[in-house]
Amino acid sequence: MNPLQRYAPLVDDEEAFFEACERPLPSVVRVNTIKTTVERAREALDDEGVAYEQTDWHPGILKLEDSTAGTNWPYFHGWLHGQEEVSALPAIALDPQPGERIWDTCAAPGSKTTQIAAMMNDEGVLVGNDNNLGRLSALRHNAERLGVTNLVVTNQDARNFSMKPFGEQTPEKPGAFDQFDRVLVDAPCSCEGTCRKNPDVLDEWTMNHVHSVAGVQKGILRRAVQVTKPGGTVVYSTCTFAPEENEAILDFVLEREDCEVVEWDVPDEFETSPGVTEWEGDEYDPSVAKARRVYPHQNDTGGFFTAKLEVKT
Ligand SMILES: C[S@@+](CC[C@H](N)C(=O)[O-])C[C@H]1O[C@@H](n2cnc3c(N)ncnc32)[C@H](O)[C@@H]1O
Repeated sequence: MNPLQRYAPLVDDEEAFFEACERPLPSVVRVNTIKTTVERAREALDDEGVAYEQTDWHPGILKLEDSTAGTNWPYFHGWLHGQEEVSALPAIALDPQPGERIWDTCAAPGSKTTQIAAMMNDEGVLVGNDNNLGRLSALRHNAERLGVTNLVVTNQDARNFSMKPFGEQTPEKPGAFDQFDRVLVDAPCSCEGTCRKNPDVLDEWTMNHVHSVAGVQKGILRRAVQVTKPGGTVVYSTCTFAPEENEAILDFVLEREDCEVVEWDVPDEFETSPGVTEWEGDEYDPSVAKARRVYPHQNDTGGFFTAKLEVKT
């Protein structure tokens, strides 16, 4: 059975949902504002004869008419980065500021890390972590190509992330710190929402995998909350529709850590649905409705889930 059938009761238009999941994904690039401006990048694409359309919700995200994201000189110069449109949402929810200390728990290959660095104006400390050493080299390569200089790369299991490398703040070590201002958990998941790019995910899908990856997601999100300062922000995102990996993870962490789910400003032009509060006999904390779900037919993107949490103590 197609695992996406599970989600038919959650979507407003079943036919449009399944039809969109079958279509290939548009090719999209994000303008890297560390190296250029949106205007200059657009001019460069015009000069190269690359046809594109600006998305109506984000000036720096351009839809290309064919799939040549990596074959033009603005891309080679690091002015552009190929990034799925919907995957720009977590950094927008995180709202990183220049000068802050930010941890990207599951960073490789770095689409969101480099977007966060650009939003920080490449100022402050951005820790990009991943437990997969091979994928970290892709993160380093992307950071270098895009001109990111405020990135520290770590290779830890985020569930047990140690703050020891950053030290304890003393008058002699003013740059040391033991908490972050903001943390992104772009969690490993069953990736159902990427089926337009990689239809194999649906053939490989098993309920066992959903349950096992949910255990990892819970551990990473708990650690993220623990190392964020009071009043700080944690964003949790996945590219899956499964409530077991989305709202259920929030519900689990809300019961165990001092934090709450908060609203965030999704651009009006970008259609989203609220988080679900009931699924297959389970009920979740009502505040998980503040999370945003994205189904492929809503904006012609992949599927996605993004929630913003505020840490209390
Ligand atoms: C969805 S991908 C991240 C994509 C990345 N944020 C981006 O935008 O390019 C999830 C990542 O989590 C990493 N991962 C899986 N388990 C982890 C763990 N326990 N600790 C840290 N990273 C983990 C995987 O290696 C993978 O790179």
